Amino acid sequence: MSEGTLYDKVWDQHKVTQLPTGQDQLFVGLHLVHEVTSPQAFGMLKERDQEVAFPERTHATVDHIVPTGNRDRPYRDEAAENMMAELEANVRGSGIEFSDPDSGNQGIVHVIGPEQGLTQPGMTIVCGDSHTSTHGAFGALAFGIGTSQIRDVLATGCVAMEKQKVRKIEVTGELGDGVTAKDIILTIIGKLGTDGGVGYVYEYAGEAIEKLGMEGRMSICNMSIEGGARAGYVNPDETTYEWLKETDAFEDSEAQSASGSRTESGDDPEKFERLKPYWESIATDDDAEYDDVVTIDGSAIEPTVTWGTTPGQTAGITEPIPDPDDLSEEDRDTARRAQKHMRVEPGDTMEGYDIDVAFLGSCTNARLKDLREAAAFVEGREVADDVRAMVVPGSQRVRDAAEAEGLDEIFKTAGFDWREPGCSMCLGMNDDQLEGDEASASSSNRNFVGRQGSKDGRTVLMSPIMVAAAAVTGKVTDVREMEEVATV
Ligand SMILES: CC(C)[C@H](C(=O)O)[C@@H](O)C(=O)O
Ligand code: SF4
Repeated sequence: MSEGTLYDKVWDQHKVTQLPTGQDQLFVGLHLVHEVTSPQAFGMLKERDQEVAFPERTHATVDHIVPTGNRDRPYRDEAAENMMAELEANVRGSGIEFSDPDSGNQGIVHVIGPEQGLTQPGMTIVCGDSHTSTHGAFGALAFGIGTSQIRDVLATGCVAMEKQKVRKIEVTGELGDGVTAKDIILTIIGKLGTDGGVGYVYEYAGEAIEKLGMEGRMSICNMSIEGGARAGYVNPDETTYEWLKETDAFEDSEAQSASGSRTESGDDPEKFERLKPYWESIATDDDAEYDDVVTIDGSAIEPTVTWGTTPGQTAGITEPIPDPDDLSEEDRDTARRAQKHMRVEPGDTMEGYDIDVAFLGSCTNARLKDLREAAAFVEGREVADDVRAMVVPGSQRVRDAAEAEGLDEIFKTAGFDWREPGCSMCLGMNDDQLEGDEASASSSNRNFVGRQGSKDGRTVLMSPIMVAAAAVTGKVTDVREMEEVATV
């Protein structure tokens, strides 16, 4: 086995050959598919009379267009119904497993892969979606691909790619109260910029990262692409293995192992123990060399929010919004435009910024832990008058687990709308949209102009507990100033 970074090792192990273009051809371990980016690729396959090469390595879900309210078919929105019907037609009879809304497993593609144990360390994972970087939290090499690459993967199980450089981002120290993984990644992108990672994959390391659970690591890897890096990962460790043990892929392993038998379904009882040495072997070696190393003091990170219209325009909650004149020439104009759109002034802080909508959802922050933390804050409090607050769980499994704990009741009692899983107001491809110039406190990952469905809408990105605090006060709020902040 080759030495070096996880990236080098996983790349080398999946490399089939070098192509005449100079790119490498990589074998793909898992191909995730959703309704928005797959139809054209399936169409190209059909035109050539080709079949899906590895249906057992392919998994589909519906997330972007799916309504989060009434899901009776046909969907009220004709475009949504058509996309759903097309996905169904494409996967039906192909052998591709489909986590559809009747399966109990439907959800945002980057939530369902990990929770079903499809996402594993040392794998190559692709999806026609930029936030595929999320799966790197497990020590997988995971990246978003475009339509022609989706076609290639469907037809051959391989993808052509150029190798990237590796930047280690070391987050040292311990996080303060009320500071979460989301604040770490917003801080990283704020420091390195939205283009800072172009040409790199990010390896997140250091004490603050190691101490995070898998949910936090996923939130961080999820936003790698917002920092310009095609992929991001965390080396697998005991936290990773503990999570995996609980998933469908391995949950019976130990029990089966004890009885020493194979199940009727053909599951291998020793699968977990058999795979673990491989997972351990692909972690970055101590003496590995990086193309770049950046160190960030985790103990200095505050609850962090965006003040502008890119995920790189961020400030700690007590930090002043920058004066565009003080920024580099490159950033000046975008900052000016962003401040005009957001109606913020240099020198002010974001604390106290009025919001109309609180959105707790998306593949960045709609997992059980996110909902638990927000619910713990919301319990006994009420959503402010005039604030439209909604929780959109990341998947049906997250929804069910949250309901089993009574989190839905806590949210509903406080005045939140409790909805069905999907991308929802993260990008407003369904009915969940900002109206007019509404401002939202959002746990999602993009604050581009128009992102949440209205061209004048204003999005402030923040952590789930900060969304909960904003929902309650009707303003961007320093969660540390409120009593009883519980992180679970
Ligand atoms: C629809 C899809 C192509 C897109 C992406 O690639 O990220 C979406 O998920 C997003 O977050 O903007
Ligand atoms: S939740 Fe948002 S970021 Fe994630 S896949 Fe859906 S639209 Fe993209």
